[in-house]
Amino acid sequence: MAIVSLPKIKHVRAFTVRGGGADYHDQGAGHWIDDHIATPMSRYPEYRQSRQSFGINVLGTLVVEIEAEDGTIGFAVTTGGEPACYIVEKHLARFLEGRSPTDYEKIWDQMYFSTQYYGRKGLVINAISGVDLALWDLLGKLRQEPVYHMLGGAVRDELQFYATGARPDVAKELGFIGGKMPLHHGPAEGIEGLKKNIVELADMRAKVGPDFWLMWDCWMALDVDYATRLAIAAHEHGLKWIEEAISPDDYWGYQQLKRNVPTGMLVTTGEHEATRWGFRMLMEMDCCDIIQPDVGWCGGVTELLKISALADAAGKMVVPHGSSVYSYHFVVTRHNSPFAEFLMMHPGPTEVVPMFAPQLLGEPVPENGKIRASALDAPGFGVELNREIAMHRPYTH
Ligand SMILES: C[C@H](O)[C@H](O)CC(=O)C(=O)O
Ligand SMILES: [Mg+2]
Repeated sequence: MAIVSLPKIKHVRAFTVRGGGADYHDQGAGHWIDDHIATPMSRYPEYRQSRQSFGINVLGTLVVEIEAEDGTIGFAVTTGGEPACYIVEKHLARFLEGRSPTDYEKIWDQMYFSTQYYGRKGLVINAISGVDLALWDLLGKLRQEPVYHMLGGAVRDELQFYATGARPDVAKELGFIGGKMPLHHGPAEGIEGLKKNIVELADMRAKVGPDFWLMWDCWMALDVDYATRLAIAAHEHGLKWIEEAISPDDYWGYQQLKRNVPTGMLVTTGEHEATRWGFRMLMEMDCCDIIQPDVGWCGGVTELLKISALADAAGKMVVPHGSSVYSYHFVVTRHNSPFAEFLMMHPGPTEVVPMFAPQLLGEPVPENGKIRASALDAPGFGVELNREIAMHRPYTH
C-alpha cells in the first residue's frame, strides 16, 4: 500500500491583532482582569491599580498562518504581537517552507536551537509556540482529523472546568467545579493588604459554601515569607491552591514555599515557564504539585507532550493555563490532566464568553462547567480565524 504524502508547506505568515483574547489582557476599561491585581510591579504605587499602566498589553496578539501547496491553511493565535511577527517571518519560516508538515519534531528542534542564543523562554518561545500550533492545525486539516486524535485520542468523554475570575460565586452558579480569584493586594500594601486579601477570601467562602474549590492566582507578586503567611491564614478558609506566588525564576523559593504551606494546600505554577528543561527544573526541585504550562507560551503542543510525560513520571498533574482549544485538545488526551481552566473574559465576569474572541470562530465554551470531547470533533483545532478582524502583517520574507 502506498503511503499518502501530504502537500509541502508553501508559506508562513505572521500577523498582529489588537484587543480581545490571547493578547495578554488588552481589555477595555473596567474589566476585572485589570482591576488592582497584585503583580511584581505593585511595589511601585503608580503601577498598582492597573496592569496596563506598566505595559501588560504592549505586545498584543500574534496570529500565525501556515499555507500548504494545496492551499490548505493552518493557523494559531497566541501572544507576541509585532516582535514575534519579526521572529516568525525573518527567522523561523525558513525551517518550514518546502518541508512536510509531518516533520514537526525536526522543525521544532531547528526553531529552538537556531534561536537558543537569544531565545529559550519568553517572546521567542511564544513565537515558536504559535508556529507549532499552526503546524498541528494544518496537519489536522490536511488529515481531516482533530488534533486530539493525533495526540492519542480522548481518555474521557468530557472536559471539566474551573473558572478564573473575580466572581467564583457566579462561577459556581454557572456549573464550574471551582473558582480561581486574582489576588488584589501584594506585600507592598503591608499587613493591611494581607488582611484585606483574607477578608475577600472569607467573604467568598461564605458565598460559595464549604465544598466549592477556591484558589488564588498571585501572578508572581509575592515573596516566600508573604506567601507563607498568606497560605497559613487562608487555610482556615479552605484555599485549595496558591498559584504562581513568586517569581518564576525563583525555583529555590518555590521549593521552600511548597514545604511551608499547610498540609493539604497545593502549590501551582508554570504558566510563565517554558520547555521541557524549565519544567524539569520545577519538578526535580519539587517546586509545586500542579504544573500549568500555557500551550501558546511553553513551546506548543510538540513541547507540551514532552513536558507532560516528564510530569506523569514525576507524579505531577498538568493543568494548562487557560488557552482555549489549544489546551482542550491536549487535556482530553491525558490522565494526569483531570480538569481544565476556563479564563472568564467577560468584564464582570458574570457570563461565559469565548476566551479568544473575536479572533476565533467556532470556539467551544463550557456549558454547566463542561465541554463534551465530541465538541472538539473537527479538523485541526476545530476553529476558524475570523477574517473580519483587522489583521496587520508588519513584516514579510
Ligand atoms: C488573573 C491572573 O492574574 C492572570 O491574568 C490569568 C492567570 O494567571 C491564570 O488564568 O492563571
Ligand atoms: Mg495564573
